[in-house]
Amino acid sequence: MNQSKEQRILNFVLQNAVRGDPCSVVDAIDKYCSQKEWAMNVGDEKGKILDKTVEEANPSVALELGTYCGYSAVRISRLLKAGARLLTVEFNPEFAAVAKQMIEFAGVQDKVKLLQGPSEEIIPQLKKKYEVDTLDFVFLDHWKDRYTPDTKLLQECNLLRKGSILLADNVIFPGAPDFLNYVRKSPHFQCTNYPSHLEYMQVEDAMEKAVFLG
Ligand SMILES: Cc1ncnc2c1ncn2[C@@H]1O[C@H](/C=C/CNC(=O)c2cc(-c3ccc(F)cc3)cc(O)c2O)[C@@H](O)[C@H]1O
Ligand SMILES: [Mg+2]
Repeated sequence: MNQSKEQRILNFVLQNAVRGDPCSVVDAIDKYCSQKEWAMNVGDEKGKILDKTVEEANPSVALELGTYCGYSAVRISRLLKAGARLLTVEFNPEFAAVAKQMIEFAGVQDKVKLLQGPSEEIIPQLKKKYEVDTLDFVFLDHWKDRYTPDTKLLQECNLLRKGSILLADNVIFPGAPDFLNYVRKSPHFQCTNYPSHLEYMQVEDAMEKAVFLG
């Protein structure tokens, strides 16, 4: 049975990155996906916006929706302070298996908890099952039509507090128009747009930061 693209990306990392060095894992994925096979990692240009937002949030508890191969889970967790943790949600078992190995090879498994299942099921479990009080940072990078329902669900589950920072990928391409509409119109969010480019391409894209106002 021939390999999937995600398994080829993982193999390239295992052969070209340094075990326990998250930056080398991020660089290896970017090298493979810009030179060999495109893949929907947030990439290095938008990754720098992600880095700055994570540093601004300096989260104790962070959530990621849409792990995929684990690129942004490794990228985020490398910036977390001692004792801080990232919960990342992925419902595709093949992608979750690749991401688990990616996270372990990068040496960030003590900071990252991969939760396998659909976000709409996992989010309501975060408080009781995963001992979350509130989330300091949320990275949205899963199916684009899930950004709005999941943002509303986070609010309903009282998982956001005054100052919680949401960052959404792809608000221009593939686009998340209903999400932009929702957060920009809501009195509960202060929004900032960060123009950028689609990973590994010259296509316009952007990220949207939405700070919860309580
Ligand atoms: C409700 C639920 N629960 C749990 N996991 C969930 C979930 N919904 C999705 N997932 C998971 O998350 C990832 C999906 C990511 C979706 N991302 C994109 O579609 C995407 C696409 C492009 C793109 C750009 C130009 C093109 F020509 C084609 C595609 C770029 C991107 O950056 C993207 O993020 C994937 O791993 C999926 O299993
Ligand atoms: Mg994306």
